[in-house]
Amino acid sequence: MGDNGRVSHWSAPVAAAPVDADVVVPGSKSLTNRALPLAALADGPSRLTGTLRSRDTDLMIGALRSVGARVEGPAGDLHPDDTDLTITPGPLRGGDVECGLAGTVMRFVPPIAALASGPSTFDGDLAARIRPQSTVLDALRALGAEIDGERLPFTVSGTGSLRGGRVEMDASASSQFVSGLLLSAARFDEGVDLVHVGASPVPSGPHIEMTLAMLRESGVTVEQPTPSSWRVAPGPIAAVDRVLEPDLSNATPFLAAAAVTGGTVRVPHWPATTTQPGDAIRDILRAMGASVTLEIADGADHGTLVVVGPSRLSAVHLDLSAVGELTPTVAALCALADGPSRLTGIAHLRGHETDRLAALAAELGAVGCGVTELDDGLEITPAPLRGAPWRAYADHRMATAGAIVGLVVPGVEVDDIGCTSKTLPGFTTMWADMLTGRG
Ligand SMILES: O=C(O)C1=C[C@@H](OP(=O)(O)O)[C@@H](O)[C@H](O)C1
Ligand SMILES: C=C(OP(=O)(O)O)C(=O)O
Repeated sequence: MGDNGRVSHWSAPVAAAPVDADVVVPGSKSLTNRALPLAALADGPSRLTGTLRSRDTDLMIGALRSVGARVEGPAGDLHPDDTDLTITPGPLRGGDVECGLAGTVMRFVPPIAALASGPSTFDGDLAARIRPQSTVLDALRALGAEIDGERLPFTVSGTGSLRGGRVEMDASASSQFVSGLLLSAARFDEGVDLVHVGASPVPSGPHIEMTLAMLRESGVTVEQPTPSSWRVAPGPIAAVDRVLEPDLSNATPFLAAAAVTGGTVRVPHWPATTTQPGDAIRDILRAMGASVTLEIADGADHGTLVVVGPSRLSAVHLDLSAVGELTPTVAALCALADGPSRLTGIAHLRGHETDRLAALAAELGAVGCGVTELDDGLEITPAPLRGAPWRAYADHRMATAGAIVGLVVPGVEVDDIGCTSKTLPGFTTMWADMLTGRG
């Protein structure tokens, strides 16, 4: 099911010709859902430009309003299309937090609620109730918070402050446990001294780098004494006006469209340097045989990424642990490559919006591809593909993976394209525009 119980069936369009399109991608989910809580905890009002408006980011806005922040568009009230926002912090009070299926809301907001003066209740989609959650709640308890529950639904009984200090956690299931604590930690009495103690490293390293970089922009002192420990000093979080980059992970299905049709897709405003994991798609597409160029003026901080697809995609062996978010796009590409591919380092995808390893194995299998689920990834053996129903499991990236396959395989029927609203509400229009060259 998509958001609000809405399910929308979609026959994935086949590309009648190689795509040739410019695709403007809205703001980054991960940047937006860090900028918003940092602004709500800051020492004054902040302005965000290029904010993503989608289910996940609107849930973050709702959560922060519920615990006391003011979030306004240019005209004062907030309209669904407003992307230039002003966030004014207020005294933190308890509220009702709806998390939907957003990992960032589930993991980033409880530490804020622990700082509020009053209880906050958290709930979300049924699928969110089985996503890993207790790590961040246990860490908050160890830092002095009172919390009732282990997973959604749960209640954080804020008392107006949190002691903070040293805490150990096993964050091998999600980098968001680390990011969530670090984002609020400057407001804990003693800051935080956080150590990851799991058997496997924390996944999604670029997302932690993103957290550290944004904290530093906000004037917070944060150190990383070892690869798996972080220290945030107590102190104010400065209000910062930010211009948010486009969501590079959301750009990947469109770039993949160029790759699988032998066409060309150009994405403007591609940052010259970024902490977004989606930037890794450049190397991945190159390894698969595409031509990838970042056209950028001397000294400019962004340019246009141009991807031109090859006549046949090459198979790849990739460790995606740092960029697991890209797996559904990459798996769809691998299903159309010239030989077997292996994607590893992504056991933690079993706790994403759905168990993405099982979901990709099932849906790629249903269209005729050979897929073996590994302990920590997928082995994908291409075969002639045929149309079939494609289940999205309420997962935006499963839905877009179906769209990629459907470009070259007639009859791919995605059961719930509406779930793309999690991070890209305009997906079907953007996809249609790309196919008609109007993108
Ligand atoms: O902090 C973030 O914004 C994210 C971190 C990653 O989570 P995991 O470390 O759980 O994979 C990523 O997959 C998710 O889409 C967004
Ligand atoms: C894993 C993802 O989302 P979330 O932020 O809900 O964890 C994702 O967008 O790929």
